[in-house]
Amino acid sequence: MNEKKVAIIGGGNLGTALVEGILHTQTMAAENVYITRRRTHLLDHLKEKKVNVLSSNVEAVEACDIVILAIKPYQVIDILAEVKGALNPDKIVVSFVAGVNIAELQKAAGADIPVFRAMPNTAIALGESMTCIAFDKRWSDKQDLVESLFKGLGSTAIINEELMAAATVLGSCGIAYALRFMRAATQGGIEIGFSAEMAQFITAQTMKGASELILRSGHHPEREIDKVTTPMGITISGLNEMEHQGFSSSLIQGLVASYKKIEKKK
Ligand SMILES: NC(=O)C1=CN([C@@H]2O[C@H](COP(=O)(O)OP(=O)(O)OC[C@H]3O[C@@H](n4cnc5c(N)ncnc54)[C@H](O)[C@@H]3O)[C@@H](O)[C@H]2O)C=CC1
Ligand SMILES: O=C(O)[C@@H]1CCC=N1
Repeated sequence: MNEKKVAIIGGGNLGTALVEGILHTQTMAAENVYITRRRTHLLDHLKEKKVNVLSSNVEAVEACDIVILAIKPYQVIDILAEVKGALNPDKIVVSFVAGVNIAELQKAAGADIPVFRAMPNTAIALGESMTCIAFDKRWSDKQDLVESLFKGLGSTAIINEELMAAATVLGSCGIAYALRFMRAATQGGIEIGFSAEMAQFITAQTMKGASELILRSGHHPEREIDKVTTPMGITISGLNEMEHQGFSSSLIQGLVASYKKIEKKK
């Protein structure tokens, strides 16, 4: 990525998280990063770090090799039409937009423009994203470049486009689901005696530890759970009560509801 310049169209939650991640991980120099938003003063904190903050999408696209679309789904086709004149086959368009498929993006960008979809999550701000990437095999020669950007910002997986909606739910919405677990566990922790701060700290570090146990071993979660559940012990009583109350079922139903929402938008 050393020589490349990246334009992020849409400096909102995910666009700014990406820039923060690039700076945090030093994946790229700030001078090579461009970000746009209509009210540019809201990105002054990035400008102070030498990131190029612009209100013109066309200027940002003209200046850069990789164009990342981080605007709302209903805006993406109009914005591609706006910047189309500044695109050429040496540039790559990468869309973060949920629920808008490659065929629609390709049509709006032009048939000769390399188009990718990437679905990160907001942990990209810390270089800890899970980013799923999909593309038409016509653009395989650009895969390494696109992947190298996101590999510097967490883990990546190349998937078929048909799984992009599922990736959005599991990986991107997943941050919110996990944090709801964290909030609920923290509230429980307060009820059984901890201050809010201490309950949150204990919960967050415990979730981090649980994730690492699985990521590093590849074990099924239940194998690690078995190590915690002493027979006739405390953990199993709690787990079974959670299941009586529909814990796993409610999580799965929530995931499916999010998935149906994306499918309905298509
Ligand atoms: N927030 C998340 O965790 C994730 C979001 N996504 C996708 O990323 C996209 C952006 O999501 P968020 O950042 O959450 O939305 P957001 O609403 O926070 O960001 C969109 C930004 O675009 C700016 N904008 C609006 N019109 C513009 C224009 N004409 N030119 C330049 N910028 C303009 C807005 O001011 C706003 O800051 C969406 O399509 C969403 O589906 C995908 C994965 C995760
Ligand atoms: O909620 C949304 O629509 C976006 C897509 C994935 C995360 N946030």
